[in-house]
Amino acid sequence: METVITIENLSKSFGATEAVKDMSFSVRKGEIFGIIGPNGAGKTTTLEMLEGILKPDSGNVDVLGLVPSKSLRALNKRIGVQFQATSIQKKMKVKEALDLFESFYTSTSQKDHLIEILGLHEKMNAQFGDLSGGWKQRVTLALATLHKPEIVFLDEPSMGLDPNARREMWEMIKMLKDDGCTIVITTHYMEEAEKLCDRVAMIYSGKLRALDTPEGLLNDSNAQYLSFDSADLEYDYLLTVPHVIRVEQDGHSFKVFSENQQTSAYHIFAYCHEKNIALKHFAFEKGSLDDLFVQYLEKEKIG
Ligand SMILES: Nc1ncnc2c1ncn2[C@@H]1O[C@H](COP(=O)(O)OP(=O)(O)OP(=O)(O)O)[C@@H](O)[C@H]1O
Repeated sequence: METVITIENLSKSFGATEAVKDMSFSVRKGEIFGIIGPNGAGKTTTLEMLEGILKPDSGNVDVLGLVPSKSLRALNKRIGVQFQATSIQKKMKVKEALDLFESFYTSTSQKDHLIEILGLHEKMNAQFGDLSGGWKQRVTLALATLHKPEIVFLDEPSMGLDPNARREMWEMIKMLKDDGCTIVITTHYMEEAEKLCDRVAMIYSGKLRALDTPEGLLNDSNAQYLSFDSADLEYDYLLTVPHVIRVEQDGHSFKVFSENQQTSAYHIFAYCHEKNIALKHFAFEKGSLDDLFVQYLEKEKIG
């Protein structure tokens, strides 16, 4: 499969803060590639090195065969970067913003196509500052993709959007993919990564922790847990069960994360049998990317 981005051993520090440490991965043509992680994980720093805005301290970046920090002009003709809504003048009309950005590019613009697929007709005469968060994102998405870029970079595109607007944004990103665009997106919404991305790089403290399809990540036993209800089992006991890493309790409901669920389940059953404790709705659950993420963080704390 054709690769459009490759980074190797990439590192970037700001003073004493190591924002990105020895990061390596590649992005395939035509995929939606998610970079996920909590606040301060290094997502934006990674993205900005791919966009050529930041120069890495060490390591290699190849985007469409170019070194971004050295070939910014050539690269900017072929990539699209979504601006923050705050960088567009509030009084500017949507139509004016589209015309202005269109004038930056000499190549053919796909303005009419974007107006169509993003449904911008009805807002063409609205001032940018009067638009809702969802509409602002549609407009900035259009501005980033006017020149039909081969890759588009989206930094937290659904931040602050309500769940409905977020889902609409996903549909629009999928339309860009259907048009043949490769999309690199950062997010800290795990559900977004799960539903939207073809592959996901999970980062924390500047390091790549896992990289796979959402399905592949969820097959990782770290995301899986035992779930059951019990009125008599104690949280503190569950933490002592062999292989258990973390326990979540909500009233009488428990989620028990373990490195070896089979063995942990065996110990819990044996204990309950011995003490005559009732267990209800016992199940081996698959978990979510959120669960996987918290699990990695817990393991890190334990060392
Ligand atoms: N220009 C800068 N000067 C100093 N420190 C910085 C700078 N940019 C980022 N950092 C630090 O580098 C680390 C990674 O930041 P980065 O913005 O890449 O994380 P992020 O994953 O995008 O977080 P968020 O979701 O909060 O945007 C953080 O500790 C941040 O404070």
